[in-house]
Amino acid sequence: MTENEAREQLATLRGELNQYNYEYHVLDKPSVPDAEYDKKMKKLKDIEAEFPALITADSPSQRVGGEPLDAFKKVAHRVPMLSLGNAFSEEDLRDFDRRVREGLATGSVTYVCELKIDGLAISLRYQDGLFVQGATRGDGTTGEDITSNLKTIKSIPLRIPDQAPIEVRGEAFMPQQAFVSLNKKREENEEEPFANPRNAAAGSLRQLDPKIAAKRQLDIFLYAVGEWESGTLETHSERLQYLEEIGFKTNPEWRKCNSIEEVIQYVEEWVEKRANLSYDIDGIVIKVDNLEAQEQLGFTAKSPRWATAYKFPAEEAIT
Ligand SMILES: NC(=O)c1cnc(N)c2cc(Br)sc12
Repeated sequence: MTENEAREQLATLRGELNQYNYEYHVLDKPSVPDAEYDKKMKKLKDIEAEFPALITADSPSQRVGGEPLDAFKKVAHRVPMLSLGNAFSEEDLRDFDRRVREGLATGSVTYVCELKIDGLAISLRYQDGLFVQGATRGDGTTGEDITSNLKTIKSIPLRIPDQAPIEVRGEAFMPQQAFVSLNKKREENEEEPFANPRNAAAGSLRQLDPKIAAKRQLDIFLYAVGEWESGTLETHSERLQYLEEIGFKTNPEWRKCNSIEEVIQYVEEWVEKRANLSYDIDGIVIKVDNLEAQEQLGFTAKSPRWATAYKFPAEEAIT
């Protein structure tokens, strides 16, 4: 095979394998059997072994990086990663709504409600369409560079169609089934089990060896945009739709609510339904949908005035 033939075949295989990966891990709708995926992945790795100079950053063979790191580099979040004020009751939600309407001097507000994923907040940066850096939230202004660990999460695209620099934010988490089998293995190896999926996800992403993170079946939901020069959308719900369009995994349960009554209905619905989810949630995030209104409301010292997190009562420990 000539170098040009190898270049062409690799480009085709990367496109096919990244598409199969998107269908399986983001859409949960695989279009080919695993054997087909494995056959093409082997072909890609064989050609890359013969022509290592043709390996690209978005090749699916590059998800599980090289050697373990000695330490994680620090990453400055140019747009701080926010923390949310909490609401614990219907009255708190009504107080939040009153404050928002007073702040906007308007009678009605459109909100977006989203499930609050019980995981680890992270930030992903893309330049020229390529995934170039992933970081933890840290203290909101400085996080840790965990790019090599995040690359192992197959629902994170290595390339997106948007060529402009964009930073997207979301929650990395461990599905309940993955948590149960991980703890079973840890007990068999006489290792300390993780207390809950959030700790297991955090512990996995804090591993210096990406080969360990790669085995932990982590997943992710993206739900916000940080730095974005070309952003021209007017609402948060349009941003969620855009993230989905460019290949990110977003949580499908979000809903626009045209009043606090509808927000309260959504919260009550998920108090019941949360038990049926395959991942842990610890509440509902409620945001003002219009981005200009968010700007107008601004922030307190700690968190946005245009969002709150309704926290579910802590679950009784099952003894
Ligand atoms: N959809 C969201 O905005 C969302 C979901 N899950 C979470 N754990 C968090 C945390 C913040 Br801060 S926002 C958010």
